[in-house]
Order: sequence, then structure tokens, then C-alpha cells
Amino acid sequence: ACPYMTGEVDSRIERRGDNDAAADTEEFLSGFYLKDQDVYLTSDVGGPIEDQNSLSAGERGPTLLEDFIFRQKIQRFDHERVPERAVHARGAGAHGTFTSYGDWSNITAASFLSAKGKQTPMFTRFSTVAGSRGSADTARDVHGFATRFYTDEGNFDIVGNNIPVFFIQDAILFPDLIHAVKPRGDNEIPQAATAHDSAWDFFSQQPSSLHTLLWAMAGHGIPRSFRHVDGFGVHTYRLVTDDGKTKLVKFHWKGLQGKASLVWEEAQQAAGKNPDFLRQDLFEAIEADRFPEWELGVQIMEEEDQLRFGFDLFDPTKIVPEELVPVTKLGKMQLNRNPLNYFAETEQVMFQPGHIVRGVDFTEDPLLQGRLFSYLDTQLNRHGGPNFEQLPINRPRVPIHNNNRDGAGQMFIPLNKDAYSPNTQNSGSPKQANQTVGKGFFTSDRTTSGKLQRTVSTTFEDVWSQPRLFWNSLVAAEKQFVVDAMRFETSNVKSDIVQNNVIIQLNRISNDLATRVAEAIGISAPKPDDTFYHDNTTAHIGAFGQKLKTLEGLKVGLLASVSNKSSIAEGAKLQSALKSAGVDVVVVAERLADNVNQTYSGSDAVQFDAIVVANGAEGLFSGKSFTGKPGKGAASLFPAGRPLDILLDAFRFGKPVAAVGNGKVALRNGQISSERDGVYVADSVESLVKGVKEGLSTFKFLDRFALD
Ligand code: HEM
Repeated sequence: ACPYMTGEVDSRIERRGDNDAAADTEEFLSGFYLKDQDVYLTSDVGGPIEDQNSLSAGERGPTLLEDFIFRQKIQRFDHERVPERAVHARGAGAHGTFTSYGDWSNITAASFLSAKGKQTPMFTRFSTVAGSRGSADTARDVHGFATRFYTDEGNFDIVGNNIPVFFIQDAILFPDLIHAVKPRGDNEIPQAATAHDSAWDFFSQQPSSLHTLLWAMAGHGIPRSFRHVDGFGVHTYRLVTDDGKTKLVKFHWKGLQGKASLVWEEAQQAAGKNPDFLRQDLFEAIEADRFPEWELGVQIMEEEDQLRFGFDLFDPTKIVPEELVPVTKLGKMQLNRNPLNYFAETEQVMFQPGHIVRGVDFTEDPLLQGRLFSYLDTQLNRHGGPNFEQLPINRPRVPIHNNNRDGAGQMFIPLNKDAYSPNTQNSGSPKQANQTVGKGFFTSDRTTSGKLQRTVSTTFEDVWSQPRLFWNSLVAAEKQFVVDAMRFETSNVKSDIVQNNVIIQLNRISNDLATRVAEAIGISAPKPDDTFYHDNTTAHIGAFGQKLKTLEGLKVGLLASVSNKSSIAEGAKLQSALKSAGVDVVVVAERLADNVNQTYSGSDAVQFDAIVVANGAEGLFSGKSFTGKPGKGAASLFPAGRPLDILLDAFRFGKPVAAVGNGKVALRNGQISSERDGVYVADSVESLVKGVKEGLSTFKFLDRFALD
């Protein structure tokens, strides 16, 4: 244990998955805990400190420079911030466990996949890309899905996203992409948003970005929670067996919660009312022992398949449709433990695509190749020195021995004074792995040759057919989400040239898409540009229209009234009926009282996955509240019309809405027909529950989104 650890073990430390890997994590991290319980205050160098006043010359005199206590405290405060990540600055992470489904030595020598049931500790961080560290969680963006395996042969990171493709094909364009999507140079506007000229200028000038853009606009850009996203390694990687045989693979993380997305207006509401919407959901789910899980899968391909599917497997703007190559599930990740300190763990974790282990290898993908430089380089800047791999969250769970030395923040005391190899002075140690434990990391057999050139491979040229495949594969409501998103974004673009260029590019994907966006920004419908048009479709790409696999951690809002006690009591009944499904009920009323969890003034539809209006609360939903005049009595406790707004918003956002008994008056006042899908009416809470559960698993009722 840490020599400075004092007091009882923190109760939060006990909260974790009940398995060996979680126990390893606990044992490892406990060596670093600092717990300030029943102790006295000291300076950084250990001297006891008596009080919190600075040293002054006389009672009313100036503070003295000699006050080392004052200077140290202020100095430490002045240096609390480190540079945020250049991208993916906003995020949240959790510890977890990976369990292998089998012995996969037929495809990889990676030791964490060497036996059925083998467990490996993990840390995973989800993020948005463009926003700064304090930006809202629900900004529309690609989401980072970075995973680390602390394997018994060193750390392996799959630094992926929740979208399986990327904007560019060559890493040299990454600064351009990021400069274009980040805020403007002159006024630093807008924060965490792509609805501006430079972003769309880049997208329309660099059409390799269209595929990723479509995914982001279709709902994957605004997920319901981090628990409801899938993850992708994006690039094609290699798996290598002990005898050197390689397979090409695409990594997938398939969520066992199912996929779910917000709608745009809902994301906006969340951004204002609760900018921590996604990180809070993840944190609370894990605190409640509802551990989210993902299966790690691979699409396995042969070296000869590199160009077999009509595109290049080394082009990161392409998916391999699962109809062509199904996903083989290798194991499962469970996130089962929250960090105990955000900065020490989530902020200081340094993922790198270059953290790989024996049994995995890179490919020639030029985006991947560039990333191998960028992450280490930026982390040297972020940490201020080369020793960040020694931080607890980055330190491998296996011994490290090498001749790397010194640098800022060295935390070890290396005893070998002969830090070179080969040597005789230290008995040849550290020795090569193949002289001791067998094989060390080895690069797969690859041959490359060719004339030096600065060009994009001709096999990367078609960047329109796959966006078309994506568009073709969406259901009508999802297409409408894309159209709405693009209308919103491009109507914020000021430049006619950029707007026109966007339409030209969209028209290469689909004339329908281009026309629908064009008409909203006052551009006449273009004639079809059909070189890349086709009618193919693929499954597994939508964010909507599929059932959730579990309801765990979803929230139902019961809209009740303190003036009718039985309406409040329905909360307990509803909660007991939904408990086994892991759904939480939140009782909302005019003011806090016994069994009331939230007030109308503090609530919004986005906080709930379904709404139930209690019998007896209908009086709060009268049309009168729309007069805009301040209400009287109870009504003055919340903004005029709020209960009906919550109900209507929930309905507009595609959520299930329900009413018990006279609660149906509220539906009527909101002109919500009980004939609509996902609208449930019953005389008792008990007879409503089946419908509400069904509605929750449906998640979004797509018929509510007008199509045009
Ligand atoms: C397939 C394409 C890419 C994916 C999936 C991806 C994913 C990610 C993720 C998930 C993170 C956040 C890691 C964390 O949670 O700490 C990240 C950070 C970062 N990415 Fe990428 N990225 C991609 C392309 C690139 C490229 C091409 C570059 C540069 C050439 C780049 C540079 C960075 C940098 C500088 C960071 C910040 C790292 C840090 O400060 O620790 N990324 N990326």
C-alpha cells in the first residue's frame, strides 16, 4: 500500500466488478492512494502547518516574500492546469475488465486472448472531439471510444471512435481538419460545433470527409449516453500468430445495451440544462452497479483481400459491410469501477495507437501511420516530459526493465548504473526477451517497396459510393435527421460558395439529400450527378429503429402534484413495477416534499426516457398556463406551462408517454392522441407498466418525426 495512505479504506474503493482483473486493479492502484483522514496539514515537503493565514509584516501590513507556506500553496494552485488534449479534450472514463471468450491463438499471439475466461484489467475513455474540456457533452460530434488493456505482456490500446470511418485518409491533413472544425481564429466562435463556414468549407473541399459526416449527422453524433454507443478501431490492423501468420482485422465494440440517440432539440436542451449529461449517466450507472458491457469483435480478412471488396482495406474512410465479412466475437468488456480522482486517472491517461502488444501489428494505412507519431508527441507536450508512462493510470501491470533514463518527473530510482546494451557489467541485463521468456514483440512479415511519392493512392479515390451506401441504408426518419442536421448546419454557413460546394458534394451521394438540403438554404435543386449512385444497402449502421437490449439505467418521469397525495404515491408503485428492469422512477411535482424527487422548475423532458402523467395531476396541464402571465399559487412555483412542456417535448423527442386515469386530460390538452404509437393510457399504474417497458425498449417512436 501507499506509504502515505492513512485511515480506513474508502468505501468507494470496494465498488467494483467481482472478478480477478478488478481485484488486480484494486491492488495495483492502492499503492498510490492518498487519503487525508485523521491527519494534520503539511506542506509539500512534510512540515506541519498550523493555520491558513499568510505571514504579514504587522497586523495590517503587506505579505512577506519569505512566507514559503503561502508561496507554495499559491504556486501549486497556479500550476494545477495542464494543457488539455489537442482534440478529444472533453471526456469521461472508467475502469473495467476484459474477459476472453476463448483461446484465439489460431489468429493472434496476443496473450490476453490466449484462453477462455482469461481476464485483463482495462480503462476506457469516451469523449467528444472538437469541444474544449469544459464544453457540453451533447455537442454534435464524433465520439472517442479509447480502450486500454493492461495485459500481462504490456499495455494494448485500441484508440477508436463510435463511428467506423474517419474524415481523412492521410494524417498530414489532420491539422487542417481540426483547424476547420475548431472555433474561428479571430473570435473563437463557435465552441464545440461544426455549424460554421470553415468546417463545411473543409468538408466540401475534402470529400473524403463525407462518409464520416453522414454518420455524425445521422444520430451517432448525439448518442443518448456513452453506454449506448458502439466502438470501432476504424483502421484495418493485423493480428499475428506465433508462427507469423497474419490476418487483417477491423475491431468492433458492440454494446450490450443497444444503440440509442438523442434528437437534436433534445441534445440542445441537455447542453443548456445539464452539460454533463453523458458523463453523469456513465458515472451514475457504474455507481449503481449497472455495469455497461461491450463485446469485442473482429472482422477477419486475408492479406489477399486488401483490394478484394472494390475499395482499399487500408483506406480509413471505408467500412467492410458485415454482409461481406461477419464480426467474430472475441470477448467482453465490462466497465465496473469509476475513477476515484478525475485528474489523476481520466485526465492523465495517455492512449496511443502505438501501444500494441505481441500478436497485433499495424497496417500501411497512412492515417494510422501518422497517428503513431502524433499521440506520443502531443503527450510529451501535455505531460511536460517523457515519464508519463510511469503515472499510475498509464503504468503497465507488468515489470518494466530498460535503459531509458532520466527526464522530468522520473519516479523510479534505477539501480543499474550501466544503462546500455549490450553490457557485461550488469550481467547483460536487461536481456533480450527471446533469450529469456521466449518471443518478444515481433513485427509481422511485410515487404514494402516503391518509388517515393506524395500522392493519395488511386485505390482511395472513390469517396462517394460508401456515403451513398450509408444513405441508402437509413430508414426514412433517419434520413430526415440527416437532412434536418444538414439544414441546421449549412444555414449557419454564411458563404454562398461554401453552401454551393456542399450541395455539389451531397449531390454526388444522393440527389434526394442534396435537393432537400438545398431548398432549405435557398439553392435551386441540382440535377442528379449520378456517377456514384447505386442501390446497395447494408445492415447495422443506423442509430434508430432498433430495440434496446436492456432498460438498465433508463429513467421514467412521473409528473405528479403535491396537491393530490395519491398522484405522488403512484411513484412508489411505478418504481416497484419497474425495479426488476433496472429502470428508475423520478417523481416530479410543484415543490420538493416527501416522495417527490424533483420540481417542475428543475425538470425537462431530456432528463427522462419516458413520461407518465399521474392520475390527479391533470390540473397542472391546463391550457391556461400558456397565457404567459405569472400563475397563482402552486403554478407560480414553476415557469408557466412547464408540466405540459415536459410532456410535449417528450412526445416530440419520440419518447414513450403515458397517462394514468385522469392524467389523460394532460394528453388531450397537449393534443397527443392516445392512438399514436408509444402513447399509453390505463386506469392504473400496474396495467400501464407493460406498455411503458415496451415503449422504453423501442426508445424512439420514429413516426413522430415529420418527413419532408
Ligand atoms: C481513425 C482516426 C482517429 C481516431 C479513431 C482517433 C481517436 C482518438 C481518440 C479516441 C482520442 C482520445 C483519447 C483519449 O481518450 O485520451 C484521440 C486523441 C487524439 N488524437 Fe486521434 N483519432 C484519429 C485520428 C487522429 C489523427 C490522424 C491524428 C493526428 C495525426 C490524431 C491526433 C490525436 C491527438 C493529438 C489526440 C490527443 C491525445 C492526447 O492528448 O492524449 N488523431 N484520438
